[in-house]
Amino acid sequence: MATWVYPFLAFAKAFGLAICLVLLRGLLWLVNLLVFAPPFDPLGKIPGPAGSFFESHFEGAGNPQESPKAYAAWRKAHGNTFRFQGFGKHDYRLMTFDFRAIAHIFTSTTYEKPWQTRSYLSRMIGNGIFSMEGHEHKVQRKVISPAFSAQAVKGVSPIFAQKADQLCDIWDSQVDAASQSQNIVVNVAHWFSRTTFDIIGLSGFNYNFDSLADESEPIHLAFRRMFRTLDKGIGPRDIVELYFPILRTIWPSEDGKIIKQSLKEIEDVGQTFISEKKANVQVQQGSHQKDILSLLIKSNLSLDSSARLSDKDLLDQCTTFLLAGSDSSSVAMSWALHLLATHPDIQRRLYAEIQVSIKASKNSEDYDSDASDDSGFAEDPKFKHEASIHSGRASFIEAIQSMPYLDGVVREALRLYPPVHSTIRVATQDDEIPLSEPISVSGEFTTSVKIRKGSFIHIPIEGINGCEALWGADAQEFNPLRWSKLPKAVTNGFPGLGSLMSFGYGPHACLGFQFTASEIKTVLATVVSRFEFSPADDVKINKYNCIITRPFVEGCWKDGAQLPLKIRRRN
Ligand code: HEM
Repeated sequence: MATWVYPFLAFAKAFGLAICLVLLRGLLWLVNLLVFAPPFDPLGKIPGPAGSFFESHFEGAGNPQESPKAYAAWRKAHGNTFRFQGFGKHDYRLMTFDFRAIAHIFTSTTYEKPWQTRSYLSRMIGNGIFSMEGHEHKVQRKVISPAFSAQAVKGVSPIFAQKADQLCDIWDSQVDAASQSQNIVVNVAHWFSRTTFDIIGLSGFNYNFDSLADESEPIHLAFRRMFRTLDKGIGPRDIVELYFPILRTIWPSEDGKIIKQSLKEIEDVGQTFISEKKANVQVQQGSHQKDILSLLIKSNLSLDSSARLSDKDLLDQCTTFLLAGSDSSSVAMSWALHLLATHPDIQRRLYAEIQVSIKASKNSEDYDSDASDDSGFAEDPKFKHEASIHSGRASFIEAIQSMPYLDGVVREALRLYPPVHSTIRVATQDDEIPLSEPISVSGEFTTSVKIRKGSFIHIPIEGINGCEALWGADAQEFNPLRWSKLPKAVTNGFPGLGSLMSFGYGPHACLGFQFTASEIKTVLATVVSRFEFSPADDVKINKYNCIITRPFVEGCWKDGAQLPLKIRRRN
């Protein structure tokens, strides 16, 4: 053999050996995962639904069309805390409806959002606070929180009403155009998506996208294109990409290209906002500005320079607010209107409450005619939308926040149709979770569950919101009056914001809670004051969950999220 061949042979041998070692390591990992580790998993000992070796219970745990039935069956058979199978018997996961356990999981530093969830989210909305854990999360939360205070929300609330009025004017003109009929059908999911996008544009960045008026508004279209890719659900390719993110660069999928391009368009506009706001805040000219980004920049500048967020961090927060903030609110409004349309008696009662409030506000206008809007937005030339609100309207907007029946309607809608169906945490070390109700482990009762590092825990947000043991036998019914006297089981240490699981709990609980509550109330009160809503003929609405639980028309899956409702102008 020629001598020059030897180095090649040696290289081929070394390469072959390296491949064998990698394969062997993979094989050992797999055998350990499937055979050796499961018997030592303490979750294997606690009761839960039966399943074959590779059977998965994800469908029952995460599909909102299936989960109410599955949760009821699992709780009946195993109690409030049980295990279920993720990808198979080797992947036991914990699900709990036990308040003590939930409070522990949400507040202990042992539990984090799994890196898989954070990586999946950050691909869509950047590395904002949603994807952060530990010290970085704490720092970001400290800087962001002042921008969501009650006072900050009050400052931006006139915008909610302006955009709701604009939406109603558009529907009004559509009713006028359809001269033959008093009823028209509108896809409220489509219109609320535009409304909340414009609201977050103005309240978040003092910028009017005006996607309500301009259906071709490029940033809203980029945002919709990106979220449309989500409707396809998480497929095998998404899972492979999570573990091998390099694939996204060397062999990007069509959806991957859409997401990347859309995010770039959104980030470009976000970067412009940051540069403008920073310049404003730094020269003190913009110190009166009340948009979230200006408050965030002010809060950031008030910190020691070593503790401040970088411009890239600020940009990631912009995409987070724009995408996460507007989408969840619009979905919540759509579900609330779906419930009102399917419960005409409740809609009538809500309308009556609104009428009383409007009358009272009109009376106040008589002696309050000089009152003006003090939101601070009118003074900025870039604020393109009409900002002034007449005094009667201003006092109505204020009254909206304290209407008890409206409050019950909104809470009840968020209870029955929480936009976030469930959330997952992973144990970063071995732990023992305390329970308020004992469970049987190997025939003995215990008041805690042992959990090993790496185990996943599912918090069934929708399940807890609709649990009969907490809310009573009518838990699945839409009953706004229940909020005037909550059952003891709910008032006793419920681990959620506003006695709901819908906004999470603990250090990761929703920062936009007050913002979105005020926004949903204002938009609902406005549209119900001007239109009557009823279900569209021959349409069945289904739920689909991928990050957010959206409405779909049965049989029209390909058309994306839709909620068609009949609207009729009120006299
Ligand atoms: C109906 C509307 C909304 C719902 C149902 C909702 C729900 C939630 C939930 C469940 C979480 C916690 C997730 C977890 O722990 O796994 C969360 C976090 C968060 N939400 Fe909301 N949200 C809504 C609206 C908003 C709005 C309008 C904003 C901002 C404009 C916002 C900003 C945030 C932020 C920044 C976090 C992350 C907090 C952290 O990790 O520290 N949300 N939201």
